[in-house]
Amino acid sequence: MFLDSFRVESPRVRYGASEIESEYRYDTTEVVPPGDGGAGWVVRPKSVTYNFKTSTSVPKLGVMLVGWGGNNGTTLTAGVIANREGISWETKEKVHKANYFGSLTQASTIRVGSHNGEEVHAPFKSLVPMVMILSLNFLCTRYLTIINMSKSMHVVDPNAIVFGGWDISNLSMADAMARAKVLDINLQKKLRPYMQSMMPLPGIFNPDFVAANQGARANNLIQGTKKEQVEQIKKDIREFKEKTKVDKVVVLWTANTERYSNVVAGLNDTMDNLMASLEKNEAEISPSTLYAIACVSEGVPFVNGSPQNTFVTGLIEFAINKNSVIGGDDFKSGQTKMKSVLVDFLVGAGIKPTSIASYNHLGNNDGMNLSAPQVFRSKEISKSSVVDDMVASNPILYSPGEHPDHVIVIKYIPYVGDSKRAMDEYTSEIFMGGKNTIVLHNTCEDSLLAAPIILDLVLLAELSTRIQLKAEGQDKFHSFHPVATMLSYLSKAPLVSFFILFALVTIVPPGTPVVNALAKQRAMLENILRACVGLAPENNMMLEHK
Ligand SMILES: NC(=O)c1ccc[n+]([C@@H]2O[C@H](COP(=O)([O-])OP(=O)(O)OC[C@H]3O[C@@H](n4cnc5c(N)ncnc54)[C@H](O)[C@@H]3O)[C@@H](O)[C@H]2O)c1
Ligand SMILES: O=P([O-])([O-])O[C@@H]1[C@@H](O)[C@H](O)[C@@H](O)[C@H](O)[C@@H]1O
Repeated sequence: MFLDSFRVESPRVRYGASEIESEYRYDTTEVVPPGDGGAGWVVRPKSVTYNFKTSTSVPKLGVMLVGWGGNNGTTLTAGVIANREGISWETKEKVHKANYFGSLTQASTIRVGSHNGEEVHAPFKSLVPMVMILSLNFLCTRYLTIINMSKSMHVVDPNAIVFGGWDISNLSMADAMARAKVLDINLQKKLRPYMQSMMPLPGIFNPDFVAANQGARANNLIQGTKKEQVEQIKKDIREFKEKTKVDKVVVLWTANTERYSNVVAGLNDTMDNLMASLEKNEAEISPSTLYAIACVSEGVPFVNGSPQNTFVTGLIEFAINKNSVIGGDDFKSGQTKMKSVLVDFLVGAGIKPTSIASYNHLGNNDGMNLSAPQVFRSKEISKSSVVDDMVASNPILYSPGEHPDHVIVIKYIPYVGDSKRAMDEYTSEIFMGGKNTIVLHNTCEDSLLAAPIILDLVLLAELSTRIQLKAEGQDKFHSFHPVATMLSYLSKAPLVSFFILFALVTIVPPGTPVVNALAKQRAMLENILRACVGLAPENNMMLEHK
C-alpha cells in the first residue's frame, strides 16, 4: 500500500499555519565506567525529550553551483528542466521519460506503518515539507493529489529551483552539456533552447590547486586579490538573489577536485588567522575556501561535493561563529557508496575483510584533473577513509591498529568519457581459516549518479535551515549545528565538528563520531525527519507480528 502523503495524528504533533511542532522522546543510552564499588561498566537507558519546530514556509530556492559548466552541473540542470517540462526523448531502446532515479528525496520511500497486515509506504519527501520539483506529467496526471499534498505539505511552485553559478570556462550550459557528452543526443537537442542562454559567472581560479591540464579551459576568471575575489562572489550571490527573486540560495561546489590546503598555525587554523591571511592575500588559501568564506559571510549554506579540505579549521570556526551551514565532503555516488554497504555487511556479519582493492578508470574532465598526483591524493583520502569506523567497531575481528589492506587506483582513459568503469576486489577471512573473495564490476555515467545526489544535498541543506530544536532543560530553540552532519549519507568523507567551541548559540558537543555505514546514515536522516513529525524511529521490530 502506498500513500502520496500523510499527516500524523498525535497529541504530540501540531500542524500550525506556518510550522509543524513536535514533542519527541529521544531514547538513547549512556555508558558509565566502573563505580567506586568496581562493579564494572554499565549501560543505562536514557530518555531526553526534544521539541522540534519545522517551518513549512518552503522557499523559492536558488541553487548556485561552483563548476556549473561541468559534467555534474550541466547534467543536474538538464535533468531538472527535463523533469519540470515533462520532456521525453527517443533512443534505440525506447522512448524515455524524465525521472529522478538516484535521488533519495525524490525517488525513495519510507515505511509509515501497516494496515490490515499490509506494509504502508510513502515518499521520503512526504516526511516534512521540502522544495519539490513537480514534473509536468505529475502535475497533469495527479492534480487532485497535488491539491491534497499542497494542503499538507505546502508544495512550492514547480519552478522552485532556479539554477545559476560560476565556471572558469565561459561556455553556455547548452554547449557545456554538449562538451560533457553525458546525456543522449536527442535529449540534448530538446534541452538546448532552455540552456543556451544560461551563462556561468566568472570563477576564482588558482592553477596551483588543480592539475596543469585544467588551465586550457580557464577563460572566465575573476581577477584581483583574494579579498577582492571573495567580495565579487558575495556580490554575485546578492545580485543573483535580486535578479531571480528567489527566497533562499544554496551554494554547492561541483568544480574540480583541489589538492589539500596546508593547514598552518597562524595562517588558516583559526577564524581570525584565516581572515588576516585573506587580508594579506596569502597564496595558500584555495579557491574553494574563498567561495566558502563568501558564502559563510552571506549566511548562505555551502556544500562541498569534492574531497579537498575546503573547510580548514579556521573556516569551520567562522561558520560556527556565523551559524551558517557548511557540509560535505565529496559526493558518495558509486564505488565508495557500494563499499560503505559491503564492508558494513561483512563486518556486521562477523566476516573479516582483509584486503580491498578499488580500481576505476574514466575519461571525463574530472578524471583528467585527477591524473595529477597531488589532486588524486585528495580523492584517495576520501575514498579510503570510508571503512575506518566499521573496522574500529569490531575488535573481535581486528586487533588494535589492525585494518584491511586498502588500495585506491584511478586512471584516466579519455575514450570511455563519463562512463566510469569501477572494478573492486574484496578478500575476507571466514570460518576456520577460509577465505572469500568478492569481485565487483560497475559501469555507468558518473554524472548520472552524482546529479541526483547534488539535488538531495541542496534540498536537505535548505531543509536543515528550517528546523529548530530544543532539548529538555534548554530554554531556547536553536538550529542544528552549522556543520551539517545530516548530509553524511551523501558524502564519502562526512564533515563533522571535531573540536569543542563556544559558539554564539550552543556549546559544540565534543567530537561527533564519523559514521560511514550507508544504512546507518540513511536511518539517521530518516529518523531525524520522522522526529520532526513526532514519529518514532523505524526499528524494524514488527513485534505485533512476532
Ligand atoms: N560521480 C561523480 O561525478 C563524482 C562523485 C564524487 C565527487 N565528484 C566531484 O565532483 C566534481 C565535479 O565533477 P565533474 O565530473 O562535474 O567534473 P568536471 O571537470 O566536468 O566539472 C568541473 C567544472 O568546474 C569548473 N571549475 C573548475 N575550477 C573552478 C573554479 N575554481 N571555479 C569555478 N568553476 C571551476 C570546470 O571548468 C568544470 O566545468 C569533481 O571534483 C569530482 O571529483 C564527482
Ligand atoms: O563516488 P565513487 O564512485 O566512489 O568515486 C568516484 C571515483 O571513483 C571517480 O574516479 C571520480 O572521478 C569521481 O569523482 C568519484 O569520486
